[in-house]
Amino acid sequence: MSTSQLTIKNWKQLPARKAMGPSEIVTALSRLEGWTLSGDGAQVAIEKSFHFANYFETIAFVNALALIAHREDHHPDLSVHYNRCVVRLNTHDAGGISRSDFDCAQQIDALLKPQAP
Ligand SMILES: C[C@H](O)[C@H](O)[C@H]1CNC2=NC(N)=NC(=O)C2=N1
Repeated sequence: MSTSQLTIKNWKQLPARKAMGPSEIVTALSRLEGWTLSGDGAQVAIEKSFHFANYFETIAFVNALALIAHREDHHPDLSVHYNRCVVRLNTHDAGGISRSDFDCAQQIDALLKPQAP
């Protein structure tokens, strides 16, 4: 891996973190699998539970997710258990859910998709 892959994207290239409205959120949520809405007001979030065979796999997932969080400068709340991890995405800067939450959700899901040979 090159060091540039570990560098936070140029902030000017990062999307504006604007809170999305309810209908935008519902549409974006319908394009993802297994993500649900939780909380309300400024605490509203999208969340998903990821299940693994054991602790080692769970932590490997957490480490891969940390790379996405660092690159995107967007940091989900994690609840880490022996064989599952609950990921909760909210944009505190915007006091709601923003495009960054959905971008990260998509990249996190992609970690677990089978890769083409
Ligand atoms: C200064 C820095 O870019 C901001 O505080 C970023 C960092 N990571 C973040 N992560 C999340 N989940 N929400 C944010 O609003 C947020 N803001």
